[in-house]
Amino acid sequence: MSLGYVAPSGGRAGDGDPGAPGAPGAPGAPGGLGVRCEGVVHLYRTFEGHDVVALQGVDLEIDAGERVAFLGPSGSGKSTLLALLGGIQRPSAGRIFLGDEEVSRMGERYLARLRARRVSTMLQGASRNLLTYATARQNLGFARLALSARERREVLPEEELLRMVGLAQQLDQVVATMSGGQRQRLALACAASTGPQLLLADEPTSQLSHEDRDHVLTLLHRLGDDLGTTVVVVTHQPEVAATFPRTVTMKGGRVGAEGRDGSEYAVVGAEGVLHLPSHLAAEWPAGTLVRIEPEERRLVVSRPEDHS
Ligand SMILES: Nc1ncnc2c1ncn2[C@@H]1O[C@H](COP(=O)(O)OP(=O)(O)OP(=O)(O)O)[C@@H](O)[C@H]1O
Repeated sequence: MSLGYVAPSGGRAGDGDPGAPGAPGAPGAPGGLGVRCEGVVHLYRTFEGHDVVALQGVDLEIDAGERVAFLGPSGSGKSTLLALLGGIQRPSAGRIFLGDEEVSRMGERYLARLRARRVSTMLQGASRNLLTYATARQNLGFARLALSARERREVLPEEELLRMVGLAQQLDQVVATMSGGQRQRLALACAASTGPQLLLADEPTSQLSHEDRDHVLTLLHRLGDDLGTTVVVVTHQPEVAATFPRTVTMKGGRVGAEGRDGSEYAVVGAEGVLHLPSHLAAEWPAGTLVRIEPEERRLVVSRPEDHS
């Protein structure tokens, strides 16, 4: 069965409504929503008044309909980048585009409607995404509150969504009585329930059994197959990342490496900065002198002693 979201043919134009034709993620726009980051920097101010640099110049483009897994060590900025792409936080500097529109130029109301209808974000920690005193059915209803009556008829029924994530028996169960894994799958079902054009999920499979993890991956990839949804996940699990055609590895608040169809590539960053792949970074610590020479279509990196 398809995830089903049939784009309505009508709609209001030019009224600042993110549901209007031509607006980012408008119903009727084919496929998913692309995103672009240009020199994105993000700082957090701690209670003590210190600034923590979470992102320090991220340049990244994700095409409409792409499926991407963000990898990287703890603290490298994955969750921050995901929250910025979802319009939950705004960058301290740099520009983020959803489709052709820059997030910083969107008004609060516009952005809120976009997030409620076309850009879904599942945050890390399932309960942050749910009303814990309500049932699964009520949470799904709440997630779809901003859809029009017609749109609601066109998205997948609650029962079917829950069946896809292995929660068919939990339809009328109160979230507070669910296990962590059940909450996590419900949080993803809620995020997917509007048939979004961009779905961002932070660690959607972290606490799950292999069987439940597969349910979640099936749902994520079905969204891409059936609706052309752009899907971005944060994960620490290589076997989850391996199901995505593209991986982006964050290092120290920047894009350090990318994987395409199983091959790993270093990424040349702003001002020509290049991160070493992790297995070499351990062998060639910071401060190591290297020579970089172009050789036909390759760059050869060597240590001075390699020449002696
Ligand atoms: N609310 C906050 N206040 C202060 N610093 C923060 C806050 N959130 C994140 N940070 C800091 O920003 C940096 C990036 O954090 P972020 O959570 O984005 O990384 P991450 O790669 O997602 O880590 P993890 O894999 O552990 O979730 C870290 O140094 C983190 O300590």
